[in-house]
Amino acid sequence: MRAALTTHGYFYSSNVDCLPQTYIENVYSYAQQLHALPTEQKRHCARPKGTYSGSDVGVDELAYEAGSTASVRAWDYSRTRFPTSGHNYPDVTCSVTGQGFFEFLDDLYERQDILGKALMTGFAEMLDLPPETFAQCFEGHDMGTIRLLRYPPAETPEEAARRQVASYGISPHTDFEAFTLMHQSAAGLQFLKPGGRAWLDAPVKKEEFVVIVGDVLERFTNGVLRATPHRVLQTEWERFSIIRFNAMRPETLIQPLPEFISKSRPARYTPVTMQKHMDTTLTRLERGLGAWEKELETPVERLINYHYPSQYVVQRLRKGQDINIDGHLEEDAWSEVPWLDDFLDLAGPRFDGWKEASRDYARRFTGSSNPTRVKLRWDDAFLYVAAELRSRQEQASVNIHLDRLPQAVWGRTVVNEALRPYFDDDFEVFIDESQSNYFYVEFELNARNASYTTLWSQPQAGLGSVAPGVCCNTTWNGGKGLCDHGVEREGGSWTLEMFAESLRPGTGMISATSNTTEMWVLEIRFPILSRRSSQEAVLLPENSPTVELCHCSVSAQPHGDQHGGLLNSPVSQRLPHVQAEKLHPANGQRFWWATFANALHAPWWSKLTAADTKHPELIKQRCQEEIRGDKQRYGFSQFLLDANNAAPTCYYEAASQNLGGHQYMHNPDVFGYLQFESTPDAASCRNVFWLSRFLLAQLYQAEVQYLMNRNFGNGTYTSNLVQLLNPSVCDISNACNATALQQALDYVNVAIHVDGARSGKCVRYAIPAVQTSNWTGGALL
Ligand SMILES: O=C(O)CCC(=O)C(=O)O
Ligand SMILES: [Fe+2]
Repeated sequence: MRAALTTHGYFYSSNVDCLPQTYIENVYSYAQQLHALPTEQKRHCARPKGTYSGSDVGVDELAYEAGSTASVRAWDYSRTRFPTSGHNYPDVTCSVTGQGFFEFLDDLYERQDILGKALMTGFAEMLDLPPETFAQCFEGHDMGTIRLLRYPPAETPEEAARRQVASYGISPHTDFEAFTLMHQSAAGLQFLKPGGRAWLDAPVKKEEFVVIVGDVLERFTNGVLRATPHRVLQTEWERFSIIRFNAMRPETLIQPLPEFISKSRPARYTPVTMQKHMDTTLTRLERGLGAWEKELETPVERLINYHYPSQYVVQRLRKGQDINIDGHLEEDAWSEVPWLDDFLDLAGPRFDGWKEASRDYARRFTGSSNPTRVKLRWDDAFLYVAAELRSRQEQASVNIHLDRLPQAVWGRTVVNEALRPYFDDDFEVFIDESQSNYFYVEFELNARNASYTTLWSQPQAGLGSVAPGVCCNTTWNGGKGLCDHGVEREGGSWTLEMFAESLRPGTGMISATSNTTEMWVLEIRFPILSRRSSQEAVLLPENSPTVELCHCSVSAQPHGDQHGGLLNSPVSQRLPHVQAEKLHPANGQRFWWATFANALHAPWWSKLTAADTKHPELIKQRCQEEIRGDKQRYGFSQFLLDANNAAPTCYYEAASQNLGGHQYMHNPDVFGYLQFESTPDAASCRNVFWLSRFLLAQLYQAEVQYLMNRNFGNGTYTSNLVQLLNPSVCDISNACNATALQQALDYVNVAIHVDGARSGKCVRYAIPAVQTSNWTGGALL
């Protein structure tokens, strides 16, 4: 329970004898009877005096999140909270059991009590408290409530489309009581896991009950357990749920227990009775203030909770465990580890001129509507990656491994001739082991095992494309950016060892299988650090030609065939101080930056011909048609028409990273974290460097913007932070968020040293781990 609650915020209770499946079905059929009553009758039972609420009687569910609306309709039953009197309850007997309203719900209440009490004891034991701690305030007339909920279906296609983007079944909130038992007839319920940002779907389980923590347990444990934020989406389909809030008796004092108070962790909540806690929370709600006020969240916590990227704990394979790279994820090694599934639609926030550049917006086409899921394991030799991808219509036209790219390929926009797997729907992996923005590996695979790997010396676009200590002395690049376009032409000068000639073909390193037209599964094992001898021609020569960091004016020389593990980049393609060995998880390296993506394209994209590509305006038109069609079908389109691109792209990318300015994969600064662990179920720990990483990335963006803006720097950088915080300089379309930056600056000391004008000089951009120069000048804030 503890592991489930701290990692996921919920767990499922199964084998609950007192609430068997047939019984649950009875509850649903009685709920249906109640909800099917004529409006007139429901109006008679409406709140405040009755037990019914819903928009059909003009008593909407309270807005848990200020400003939101909810479509849920509820029959509520509580022995203490709203004792029903007179005739304000429905006089309906259950057609299966013959019981009336009170009789039926009392029976359900008693049965739920059995599970509830067991859990109260369980919670106490889990927290090393005397088993009776919670259960003793539960017996008798507690403040618990049963809710039989109905979420009406969408009546029209327009309504269905609208529901994809707007409003809720029930808006985000935490429950006020100790813990909640939930059962749902259909999907729609979602949770935020502790510290998480992505809403995760609660699977529908016929015989099991979801258990989540509420405010009261959070208060008792002084915040050690956190109430689980949850919400219900406004689904197209009709949905019923059976909810039971488990609470204490009204007079019970809810206060942090001494076991959870220490000098370093003083009591964070004032004592309050159960009754008072309910009253205050409800009053707040009635005033439209929203209940989901996270009292505990300090500004820095809020900042971290909102912007921290996805993170996955990669567990080492246990002794004797093996993974067969065959595209079937049947091994224990896979089933025993969780999925990484909080993906964001990178294209999304660019719609409508960034008006909705929020994570919620970026998530509207991920999650249950379009799941992308990844799992990872590691051992001394390999990083294992498994993924399940969905696409509307999976496309795979390319079927070769692409290395040693003929130089000419890069000059072309010809899609099908270029044979790049990423013109198909593909899975993409980006790993920056040195966590520096430089020399990161990219790997791509389509559903026909066509693959592509390359090592990028700089981010291909945007952020970090100026290396620390090395200045990019190009011209201004037509205002497009600084050295903004990297070195893809180098692809092939280095590839992963698994693609070395001597190891081919098919050495069980990758396998992609598609089992339906909509889903494909893949498995990859990446060598981490190759130890093969030089005779085998895969150990990388130490004297390979130096590659200039600035590729804007100097064209890079291909190195010839070089192959290696993720850490075997040639010495010339590493930061000077980075030692490959030290970055190996087996040698104690705990974090790497990484992101994974499911990249989807319009179905015709990979079939474009050379002739087509001579007419970007036609491609653009087709893409616009695609977007229009989607908008009619779904109310919005996930495809991005990137008008800035010479050949317009028509793609969608769900990626496991934070949002960045370019909404593109090539921004290591927004990559998520891989956390390597050797013990099973190790806790996920946030990386302490993240805040400075986040802040410096934003400052960098702001500096570039400042420099290029005629009304601001007009060719010069600034060491004045106030100038960088100007919203015209630090704006969302440029991955800069002035509010977040301002908040971060309250917690991190920053000095900016500027050499002066841009030409030949640089603004230095570094994170602590890779800072290579001394800072001088600038104001220390
Ligand atoms: O319907 C559901 O699954 C959730 C309902 C809920 O969160 C509530 O009533 O507090
Ligand atoms: Fe709830």
